[in-house]
Amino acid sequence: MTRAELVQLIKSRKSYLCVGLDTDITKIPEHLKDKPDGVLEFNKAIIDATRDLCVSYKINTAFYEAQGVAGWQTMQQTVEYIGNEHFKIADAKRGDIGNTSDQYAKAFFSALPFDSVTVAPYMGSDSVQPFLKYDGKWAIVLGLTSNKGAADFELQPCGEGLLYEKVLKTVSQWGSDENIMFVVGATQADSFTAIRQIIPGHFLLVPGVGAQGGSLKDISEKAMNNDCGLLVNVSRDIIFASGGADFAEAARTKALGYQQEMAKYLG
Ligand SMILES: O=C(O)c1cc(=O)[nH]c(=O)n1[C@@H]1O[C@H](COP(=O)(O)O)[C@@H](O)[C@H]1O
Repeated sequence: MTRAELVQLIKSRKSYLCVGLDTDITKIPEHLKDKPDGVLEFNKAIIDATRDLCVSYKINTAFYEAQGVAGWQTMQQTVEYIGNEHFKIADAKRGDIGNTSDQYAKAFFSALPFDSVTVAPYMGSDSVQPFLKYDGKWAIVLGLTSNKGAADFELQPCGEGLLYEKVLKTVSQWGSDENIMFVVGATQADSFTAIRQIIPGHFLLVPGVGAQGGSLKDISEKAMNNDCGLLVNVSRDIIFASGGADFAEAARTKALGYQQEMAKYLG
């Protein structure tokens, strides 16, 4: 999906919501646990209930890989079920020497129909470049993450700024705002203004709203750009809004709340 197509979706749905399919098999409702593929049924119901309210789905591959071959099949069926009207993110946090990253890119962009993959920048340019060779596909590179451990490396001094600032400055030179996005945690609101000074035009994938306590209002006020430039991910707060048979309705109610707030910020 191109940037222009993504921006058009945001405008038409009045939403920059990304629903995170972090489908923990132990948390799906009891009546689905006995089904041959309860996770797939759960995902389909969540997708059906939220399609018109979001512009993106993020599949965190860990929750699928943990189930072995069956989980990988569930992931494939889920991403195919989403279709082509949403920006599909494989949250796999990959990145390796060039010829290995080539294979990761093939896995998510050719074998599976994802639009983007989350990538760790630690190994440098040759580890990220393979994800930039596909038209209409994106590398979403970790910038300043939402977790406590962001302080261990990302927020450490490096040259004239902080390490994550160096990452944003350097990685943005490897491609363009048509094929690179950056991950910035919603819990890092104090840094949004500084981040927008370094990368005013790039899209940001912002996780950490909901279960991690980040504020949609703060992000939207401080980091939205002319094209919106934001995909705000919410996983647990939407998909596990209810643990009962009404889980899909409860997910829709939550997603609707986020979408209506987003429509306000989009103006
Ligand atoms: O790359 C990510 O998506 C990510 C980066 C980050 O800094 N923090 C973060 O929480 N995430 C992911 O975003 C999702 C957040 O989930 P919830 O906290 O349940 O909304 C999970 O899939 C995390 O792996």
